[in-house]
Amino acid sequence: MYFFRPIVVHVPHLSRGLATHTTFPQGLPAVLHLKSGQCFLGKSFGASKSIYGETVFSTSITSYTESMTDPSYRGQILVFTTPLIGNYGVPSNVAPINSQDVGVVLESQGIQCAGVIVANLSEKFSHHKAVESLSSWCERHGVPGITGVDTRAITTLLRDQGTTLGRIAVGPDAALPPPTEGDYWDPSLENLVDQVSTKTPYCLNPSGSVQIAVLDFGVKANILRSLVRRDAAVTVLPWNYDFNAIRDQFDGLFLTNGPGDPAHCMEAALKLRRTLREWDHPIFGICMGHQVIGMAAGLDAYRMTFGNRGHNQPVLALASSGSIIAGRVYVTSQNHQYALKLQDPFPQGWEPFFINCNDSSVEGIKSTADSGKKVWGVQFHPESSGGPLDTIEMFTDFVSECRAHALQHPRVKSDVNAVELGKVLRAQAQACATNM
Ligand SMILES: NC(=O)CC[C@H](N)C(=O)O
Repeated sequence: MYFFRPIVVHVPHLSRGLATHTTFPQGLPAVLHLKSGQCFLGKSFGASKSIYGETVFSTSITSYTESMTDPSYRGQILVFTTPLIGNYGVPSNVAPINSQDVGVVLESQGIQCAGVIVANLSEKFSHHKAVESLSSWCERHGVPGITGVDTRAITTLLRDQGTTLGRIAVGPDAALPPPTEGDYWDPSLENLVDQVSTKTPYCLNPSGSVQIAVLDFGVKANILRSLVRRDAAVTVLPWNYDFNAIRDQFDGLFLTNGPGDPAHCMEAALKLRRTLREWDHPIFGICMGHQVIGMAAGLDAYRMTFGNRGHNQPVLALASSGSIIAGRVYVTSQNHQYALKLQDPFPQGWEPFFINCNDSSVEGIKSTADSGKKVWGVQFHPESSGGPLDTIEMFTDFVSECRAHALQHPRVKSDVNAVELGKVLRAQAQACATNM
């Protein structure tokens, strides 16, 4: 078949020595094995290391640096369908100390995905902010990549058979027989959220004019930036923090994106169920946060065949709310494997907010006007990074609602900020930049 380049053809070359192997003038040979039996041979870049992961594809044309540092890609082998990757290099990830920002330039302190697959790696890069190549960045972070493979063929395959477990085998490992089925590591069986969520609460912009708590399932930095830039004081809490014990100190609650199967976050959904029952403050969730809100509301989440990953996903608004107008289509950034089931009827007090124009999956839910609540969840990423900013004003809507609520219901003075003040993300990014 066209996507199958049997490794056995290449093994004799490998065993005769790489120097004579004209297919790999620069990198070591590397193979992507799929649990379904296919393999793709290319050359290695980044770390010379073999890994397992879940193979997914992204149709995004740009922003490989943002995607690769998005904690929601944890444990995944990311295949880019865009044929040329690396041409604008990688910027320094340490934000200036005096910035009003959240410490990192990219979406977290380091590369989160397990590996990357590209058709053509650009060894040369050109951008005024670039400090290194994609390959050297991957090498510093211990992340392997493969270039020189037909990423469109892999994508066609994944679209047909669904997201598939994979292995990147590099160098001598590339000459070994494929792994057996039992060797493959399935990241969805692990609680990845627990691995990426902050262990300690921390606060950003403590002098902000409205107090927002963020439950961190694996937050993308641009979510924090989007709140801080709207003058919110942001207190980031571990994903399973007992928010109900401290909720009176906040004007609103935000639930972030995060990696893996939302079933691992049921504990947070059950705590949120109580919050929803007893607290009428604004609540907003994105991606994993949206799925947790849905589960708290009584909806089920399911695993999609290949998910949606890219920056051009059209969603239709079914209801108007704040800056969102019913009947309009918004182009959105997405990165998810799971979705909420479209249930008929919807749980009382809830309604669908957005629907995906391509596959009709649920893209958002909201509390109904007569529920007395202000709760929204969206499957897509209004903060983009990368991708379009069509729905960025949802952050303005949320912070404005929190501010309006605070005027009517003054909260008790917050002392949670005393737990740990500081730019935790910047410290982590600095450690990453100097230690690796
Ligand atoms: N970006 C996200 O938050 C992803 C949510 C969840 N891990 C999913 O794949 O559906």
